[in-house]
Amino acid sequence: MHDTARGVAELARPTNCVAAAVLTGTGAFVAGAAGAAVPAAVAAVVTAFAVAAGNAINDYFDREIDAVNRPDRPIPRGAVSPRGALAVAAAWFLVAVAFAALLPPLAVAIAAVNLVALVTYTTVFKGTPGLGNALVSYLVGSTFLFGGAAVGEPGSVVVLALLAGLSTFTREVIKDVEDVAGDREEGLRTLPIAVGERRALWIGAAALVVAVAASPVPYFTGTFGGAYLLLVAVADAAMLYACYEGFGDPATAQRRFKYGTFLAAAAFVVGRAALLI
Ligand SMILES: CC(C)=CCC/C(C)=C/CC/C(C)=C/CC/C(C)=C/COC[C@H](O)COP(=O)(O)O
Ligand SMILES: CC(C)=CCC/C(C)=C/CC/C(C)=C/CC/C(C)=C/COP(=O)(O)OP(=O)(O)O
Ligand SMILES: [Mg+2]
Repeated sequence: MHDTARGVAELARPTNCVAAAVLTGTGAFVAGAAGAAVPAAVAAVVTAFAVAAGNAINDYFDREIDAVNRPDRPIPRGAVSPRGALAVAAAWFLVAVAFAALLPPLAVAIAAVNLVALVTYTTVFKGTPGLGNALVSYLVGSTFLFGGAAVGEPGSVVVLALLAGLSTFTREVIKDVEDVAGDREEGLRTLPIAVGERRALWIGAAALVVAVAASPVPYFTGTFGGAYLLLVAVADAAMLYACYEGFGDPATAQRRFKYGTFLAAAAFVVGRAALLI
């Protein structure tokens, strides 16, 4: 029983849920007006349960690949049955839908698109070179728009959505290079399998260079204070170095890249707070 409970928690990938919810909250915080705390909290809850459901359904459909790439995942190791994972995913989706219904129309629309994307990602998009990466990148970027839409001001966080989406694309490519063995065995045509690992990594690097070059924009548009530039410069350097590492050690690189994105998210919060103090 203990491993089942642990397995269900692992299916959600709680770090992703919290990180994505923080991004939604950041989007609301940056875009927010007075009294935005309640819709921001509701949107963060929607995001957390949507990501949990998306992760669980991804593991359900990935169970054969994960038996090769990640045998320690809950389903391949036997901690949660495939049907159990599907049931948990459905329950988490229902919670996300129930809370999303409390939000303004544009936020509901974003949630509806994202929930459909999460259900179809693994079976429809993941095996198409670059398309699955682009969809996950959109989903991550959309958390800022979702938070902004929850408080009625999505326009002010479009740049943040683009920065998050572009850098996520880079990390997704590095993760696909790491997973080439299992994905090839499963007949998946991911970007590295379709165009070669090095060319895929260069495509990912190009996306990151655009994101890094654009990362000072929120300062120049007056969205963030000066402290943002210092913090985002460190985050940019961390992501650029992790991208370089991806050419030699994608497994380490993709983990380090994730910490760089967390630092960037922190730069958004500090940058906005610095302006408001
Ligand atoms: C250049 C610049 C300033 C970029 C902004 C970077 C930024 C704030 C990126 C956001 C990335 C982030 C913290 C996403 C939340 C976590 C999440 C849901 C990521 C997507 O997960 C998909 C991934 O394939 C899951 O794999 P794993 O992490 O190994 O479980
Ligand atoms: C704002 C709302 C309503 C939702 C946001 C939803 C978000 C932010 C989703 C983030 C991306 C995500 C968690 C997608 C779910 C599918 C998933 C885990 C993709 C990555 O899986 P794989 O490509 O199989 O890689 P792994 O090896 O990590 O499983
Ligand atoms: Mg997977």
